[in-house]
Amino acid sequence: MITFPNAKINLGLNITEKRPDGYHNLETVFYPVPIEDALEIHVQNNCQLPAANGQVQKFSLHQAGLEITGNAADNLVVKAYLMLDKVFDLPPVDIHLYKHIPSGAGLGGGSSDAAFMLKLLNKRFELGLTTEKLEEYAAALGADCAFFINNMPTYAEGIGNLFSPITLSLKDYQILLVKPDIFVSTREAFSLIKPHKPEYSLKETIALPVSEWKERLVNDFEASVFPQYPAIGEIKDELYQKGAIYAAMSGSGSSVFGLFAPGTPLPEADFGKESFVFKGKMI
Ligand SMILES: C[C@@](CO)(OP(=O)(O)O)[C@H](O)COP(=O)(O)OP(=O)(O)OC[C@H]1O[C@@H](n2ccc(N)nc2=O)[C@H](O)[C@@H]1O
Ligand SMILES: Nc1ncnc2c1ncn2[C@@H]1O[C@H](COP(=O)(O)OP(=O)(O)O)[C@@H](O)[C@H]1O
Repeated sequence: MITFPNAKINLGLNITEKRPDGYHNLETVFYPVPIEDALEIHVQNNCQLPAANGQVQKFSLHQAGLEITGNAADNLVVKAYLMLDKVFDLPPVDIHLYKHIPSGAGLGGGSSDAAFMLKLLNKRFELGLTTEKLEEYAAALGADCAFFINNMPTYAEGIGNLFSPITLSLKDYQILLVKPDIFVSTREAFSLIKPHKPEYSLKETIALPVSEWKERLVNDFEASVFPQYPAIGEIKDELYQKGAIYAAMSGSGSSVFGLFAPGTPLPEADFGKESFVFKGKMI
């Protein structure tokens, strides 16, 4: 069985408070974008694979496409499998993951893979998990992971895990997204932030026409990430120069997206051969 985990972008991201547990309270709008990995599971009926420590391992992970740092055991799709295996004693599986979504991009690729793995296992093995229960499992795997269970435009607050649906459609807008060859660590990006209350209400701003977002919709990570990596800020400037109606960094970076008017041709631009570039229509 195969599924296609998609990426997200953040529309506005206000980091409002540092919490006693070290995490930060924030508010943001998550919006799905059609950049997709491919994730497949095959049930291995009688095959349990010996692991390095001599114990039986019930999964094997085959990866292709873009590289992911870390061991197989650290991969969020494996963590998602092991989480449900603990409760449901699942059959052994072969996992095939083809990465198109760049990592360290603020696109939530790892979180999406994990959430889609939970949904895939739920369906394949008829586990009967409700959306709420799937969100609960997902939240334990990453702050933004639960968003990908419903995968609809969402206002998020708390540590990015308390959701309310919003009415927002960017369908027919076009997106040009650039991820330079720069890895921004989410943890480090948070450590450089001075939390503060936003000047404009995010919920009110997002209800305005996209053409009014430029002056009001802010990603607080830009203030700390752009001085450290000026090349990322330059991409945002270039997207505006090329006619974007709204441009911003997504999450903690390093990808930057521009939204362009429906029906207009997307500009040609050279962001260097090391950059990942996606052009498409919003969903
Ligand atoms: C802040 C966002 C906005 O979209 O950044 P991006 O990952 O998209 O860039 C996400 O919510 C991130 O979610 P996610 O990437 O799942 O974060 P986690 O793995 O849970 O946390 C990574 C690290 O970031 C810090 N962290 C994360 C979330 C939060 N609200 N406060 C924090 O301080 C913590 O130091 C944590 O150890
Ligand atoms: N399936 C996965 N895909 C991508 N990254 C993963 C995955 N599983 C674990 N990771 C780890 O998560 C880190 C963050 O990746 P990702 O969630 O894609 O980026 P971001 O948090 O910037 O949106 C990566 O550096 C990688 O080590």
